[in-house]
Amino acid sequence: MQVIDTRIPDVKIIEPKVFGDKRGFFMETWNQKEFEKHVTGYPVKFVQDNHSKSNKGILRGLHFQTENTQGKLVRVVSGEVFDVAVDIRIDSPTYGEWVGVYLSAENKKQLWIPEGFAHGFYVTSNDAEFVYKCTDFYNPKSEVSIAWNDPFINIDWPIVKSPKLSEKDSLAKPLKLVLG
Ligand SMILES: Cc1cn([C@H]2C[C@H](O)[C@@H](COP(=O)(O)OP(=O)(O)O[C@H]3O[C@@H](C)C(=O)[C@@H](O)[C@H]3O)O2)c(=O)[nH]c1=O
Repeated sequence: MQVIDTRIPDVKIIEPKVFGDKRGFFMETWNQKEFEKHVTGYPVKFVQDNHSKSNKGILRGLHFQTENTQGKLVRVVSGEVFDVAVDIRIDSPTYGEWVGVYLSAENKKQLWIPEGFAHGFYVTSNDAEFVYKCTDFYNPKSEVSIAWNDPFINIDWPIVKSPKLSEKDSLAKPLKLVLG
């Protein structure tokens, strides 16, 4: 696998080694030893795997849990999304900065988003299936939505018209109102 740095040092793009042959392809999507050696440099324990499907124009996010903060290893198995991680670690030199990457079934890229980041994605293909591993459990009581269009964060989403949002996400507030 190849690990690519982003403008936020702790957020990494991972390009798995893909073995193509006449049957199709094979790739490792998670290898703890390689991941800890080349991506995090510290031990990681994933405890929950998630899978969602969304139609074109849907935006999920920006989500964060104030307790049970989750690191996420995300990828797309059908279609394409524009995936975004926002650094909301208050004492971080890159606080409020974001990284955006196209993830697709075709490019097979993964994004490692450590604890302390808000996460969201926008579906750019007809539909997209999104799968991810999490380092802590879902905790709806501590989940917060940060507005996808918060001008302070100023994400350059590849959005032609208004995205389709869940009710929860349509009520989301800017980062500074959510976390103070
Ligand atoms: C996230 C999650 C949701 N659910 C349930 C709650 C709800 O009834 C239904 C849909 O939940 P949501 O609307 O929150 O799903 P969704 O908008 O897809 O939430 C996800 O968004 C992306 C961007 C993330 O980063 C994830 O961590 C997660 O927050 O699924 C679980 O049971 N476990 C979970 O881990």
